[in-house]
Amino acid sequence: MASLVLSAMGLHPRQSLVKVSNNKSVRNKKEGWYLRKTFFDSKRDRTRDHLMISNVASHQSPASVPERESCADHRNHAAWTSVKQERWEGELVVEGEIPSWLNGTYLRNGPGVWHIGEFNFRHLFDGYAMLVKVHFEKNGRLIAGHRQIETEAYKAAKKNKKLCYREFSVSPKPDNFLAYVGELAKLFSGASLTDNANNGIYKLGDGRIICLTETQKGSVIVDSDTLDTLGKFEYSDPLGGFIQSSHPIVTDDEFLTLLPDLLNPGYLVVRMEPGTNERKVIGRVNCRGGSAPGWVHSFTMTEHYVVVPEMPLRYSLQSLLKAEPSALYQFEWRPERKAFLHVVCKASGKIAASVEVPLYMVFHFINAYEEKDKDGRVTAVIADCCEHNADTTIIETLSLKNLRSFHGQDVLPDARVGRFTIPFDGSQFGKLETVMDPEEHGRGVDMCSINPAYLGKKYRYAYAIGAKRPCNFPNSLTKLDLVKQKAKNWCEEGIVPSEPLFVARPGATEEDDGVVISMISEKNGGAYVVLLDGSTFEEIARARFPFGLPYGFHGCWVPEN
Ligand SMILES: CC1=C(/C=C/C(C)=C/C=C/C(C)=C/C=C/C=C(C)/C=C/C=O)C(C)(C)CCC1
Ligand SMILES: [Fe+2]
Repeated sequence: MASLVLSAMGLHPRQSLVKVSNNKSVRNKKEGWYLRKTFFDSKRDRTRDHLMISNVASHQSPASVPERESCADHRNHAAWTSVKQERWEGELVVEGEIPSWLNGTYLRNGPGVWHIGEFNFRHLFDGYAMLVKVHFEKNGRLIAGHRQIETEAYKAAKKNKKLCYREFSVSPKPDNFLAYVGELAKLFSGASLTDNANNGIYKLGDGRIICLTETQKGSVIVDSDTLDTLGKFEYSDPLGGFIQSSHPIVTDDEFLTLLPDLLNPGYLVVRMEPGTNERKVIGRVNCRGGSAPGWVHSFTMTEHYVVVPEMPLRYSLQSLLKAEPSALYQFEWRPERKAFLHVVCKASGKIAASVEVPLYMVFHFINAYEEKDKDGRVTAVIADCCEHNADTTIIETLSLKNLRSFHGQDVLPDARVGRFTIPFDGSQFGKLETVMDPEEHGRGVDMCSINPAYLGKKYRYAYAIGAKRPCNFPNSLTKLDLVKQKAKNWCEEGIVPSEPLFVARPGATEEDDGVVISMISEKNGGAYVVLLDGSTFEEIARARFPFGLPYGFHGCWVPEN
């Protein structure tokens, strides 16, 4: 009987449910039951709790959860360990105080599962997408959850117990020559590419929540409350192509993105209005550096211009066609083809400037703005980014083998806050400078956010992950003061924090008046959400999940109403 009741509630009979009333318990939103919540008093307690977490309630029967093997090894950091179950929802106990104005849902996207049965993925970027939500209720309660995104790639892997689509670093192995020819045909049509939307997450102007990866078919609409996968975001335009930037620039009024053109090397700058699925071309940039476009994981814009990066790390058609990835997976480093930045006018689509710049290696641009003379004429565009010293080593540093084998060595390659200056006087060259001494943020910097009200405008603050050395991955949160060229850092032993997301206080007049939200994975297998004050950068609250959560990439804020 008891097991029937539990099944009806979507819980597996083996999962422990207790109706308790002490303050060490967490209420199950659905049924008024309580999930036993262990509070960590000491390191020993934490380890013990970690070993118990298979009892955490999930709405999914364990039978339908993909097998967990070595990835779920307790010796691995939670950040690089597949999540324990496909979905979960519950209330979190808050330590500290959540500001009463913080009312809405924080969503985070990122890899959740890095294996199919015995088969292990190779790279951080491969993992099947998982959403994490933390809903901040008006009354100060936190309802949290996580859930795998039901993409074609994930569902096919679960059903067939093998890799069925081409992920970032791994491709399905054709069984025979005929299958190989079939695979090639599918590659040319884009059919073999994954739709594993594990990277960006945005609230569109019309309220839809979209998750994205670099493949256009990897654009997926989800429900911010249930975390249900609602379906593919089907672009209704005839623009075609397979690839897109993982990071469109999304505001209440528009969705701007770049579509690399692999056949006729260049980029389309496209814009989509809220309420539509139709991208319209604003302009096109032809590559100046040869036969393949540079990788555009992200880009940036000012109030009037889109900044199109042409990195020396270029898509490799050869690698895309091969089943075995090359050293840089689907990319190749081509310094002899140089590096460029192009500036496209949003209104006319015309190229306002196109300059050669020093070599650079950037995943994430931070922001950009226009420099004007006394008559209000634009003299230059300034574009800031997290720059990896023109070195691609970071890509291999992010392989799972490297991330999972940290023994105190200082192996995270140095990164800096890079500032490009693109002059509007017809010069051929732009500048790339370091904004602050990289020691300020431990020579690690990436996964940045700003106050969205300052998008495209002169700004002062950015939030990012930074490094406390020695480390093999950024292990601190950093607030960058780009004017004073100083950073404030927040760190705790053994943590891996995801992108710090800045949420402005409604009605704020100061740029840093708000909170910073980040999900933290711990080396002992735990996870918690942390809130820092945007101004002092001190912790104001945290709430622990009842089990570990893997590292995630990007977040977004969905205000209530
Ligand atoms: C999925 C396929 C592809 C590409 C996917 C890519 C390029 C995903 C990239 C994700 C990135 C760049 C995440 C960045 C994280 C950076 C971190 C954590 C930096 C830390 C630094 O310290 C294609 C190759 C396009 C095609 C096949 C399918
Ligand atoms: Fe990203």
